[in-house]
Amino acid sequence: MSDQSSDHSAAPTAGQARQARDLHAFIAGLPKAELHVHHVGSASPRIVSELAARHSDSKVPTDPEALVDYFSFTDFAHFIDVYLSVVDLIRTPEDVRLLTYEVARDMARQQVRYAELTITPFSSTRRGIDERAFMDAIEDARKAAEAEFGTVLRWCFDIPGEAGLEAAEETVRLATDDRVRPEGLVSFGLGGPEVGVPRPQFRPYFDRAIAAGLRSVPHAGETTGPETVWDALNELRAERIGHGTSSAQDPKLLAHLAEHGIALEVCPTSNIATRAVRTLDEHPIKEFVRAGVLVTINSDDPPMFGTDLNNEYAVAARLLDLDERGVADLAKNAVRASFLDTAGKARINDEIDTYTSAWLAP
Ligand SMILES: Nc1ncnc2c1ncn2[C@@H]1O[C@H](CCC(=O)c2cccc(C(=O)O)c2)[C@@H](O)[C@H]1O
Ligand SMILES: [Zn+2]
Repeated sequence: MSDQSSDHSAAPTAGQARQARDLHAFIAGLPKAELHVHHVGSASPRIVSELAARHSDSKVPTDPEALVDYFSFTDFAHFIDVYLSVVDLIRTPEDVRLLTYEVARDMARQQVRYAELTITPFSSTRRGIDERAFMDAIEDARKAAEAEFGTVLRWCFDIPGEAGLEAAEETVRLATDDRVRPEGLVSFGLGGPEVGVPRPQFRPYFDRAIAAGLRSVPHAGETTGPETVWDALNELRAERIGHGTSSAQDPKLLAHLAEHGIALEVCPTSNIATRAVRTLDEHPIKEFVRAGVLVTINSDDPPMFGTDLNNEYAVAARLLDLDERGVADLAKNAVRASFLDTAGKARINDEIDTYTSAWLAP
C-alpha cells in the first residue's frame, strides 16, 4: 500500500530503495500496540461486501473492488456518511462477533500484540441489536482472539458526539452499569464530527465514566482548532488525544502535552483521506516530535483509508526520517501510552527489544 502524499521529491537511489524495503520488512515483523482504531472502521473489504450482499437495501457495494472507490471521501462529512452506511450493515450479534474476530485476525497478521479498539455501542443498540447480546458478541470474539492469535484486545466505548446527549447518556450507561459493561472495557471516548459539537457539554458523562474507573480518550483537534484539544484536556480530563492534529497551531498546547506526557494518537493517512490535512508532507507529526510530545502511530479506519498499521509506521518513518531503532521507539511509545498493566507493558517492550536487536545483529 503506498501512502497518499503528492510527494514530487527525486526518485530514490538503489540504496535508498533497498533501505526502504528493509524498513518495511522490519516493520512487518515488529511487535506493536495500537491505541486508536475503530471497530466498524476496521471491517475488511471482504467482510463489508459480504454484509452488503446480505442486505439488498444497502448502498454499500457488494464487490470488494468497488469498495475502493466507495471509500474515497470529498470531506469529513462525506466520510461520516460512508462510515454510517457500513454501521447500518451490522445488524445481528453474529455480524458483531464475526467483524470483531476478523479485525483481531488482521491485527495479529501485523504483529499487533495489544489493541484498544474503539466501539460505538449506541450506534448498534439504537439500530436494534440487544445490548446484552452485543456485549456477549464482542467479549466472545475478544477471548477467542486472545486464545487463538495471542492478540490482547481491550475496548474503548465512544460517544458519537453529533448524536448529542441522548447518545452520551446511553453510552455512559452501557459503560458503567455493572449488569452490562463488558470485562474488556478500559476507556471512554468521543468521536464523530467536531464542528458544531462542543466538548464541554459531555463533561458530566466523562465524569461518570472516570468515576467508574474508565480512562478518558476523546477525539479532538482533528477537524477543529487547538481550543477543542484544550477543552478535551480541561473539561473531559483527557489522558490521550485522538488525532490532536491542530495542536501544532498552539505552542503552549504542545508544551503542555509534552510536559504532562499526554500522548497524541496520530493517524497520518486518516488525516489525508478525510481531508483534515492536505498532504502527508504537510502533516504536523514532525512538529509534535520536535516539541517533545509523546507520539503514537495508529490506523484509525484502515480499510476505509486504504492503509494498515504497518503502512502507517512506514509513513511515519518516512516523515520522521527514522531507522529501525527510531521505528522501535515509536512502537514503545504506544506501549507506554496504553492502559495495559505494568507486566503487560514489560512483556511487549521486551519483545520489541529482542526483535530489534536480532534484526540489527551483524
Ligand atoms: N477519524 C474519525 N474521527 C471521528 N470519528 C470517527 C473517526 N473514525 C471513525 N469514527 C467513528 O465515526 C462514528 C461517527 C458516528 C456519528 O457521527 C453519528 C452521528 C449521528 C448518529 C449516529 C448513529 O450511530 O446513529 C452516529 C463514531 O462512532 C466514531 O467512533
Ligand atoms: Zn478515530
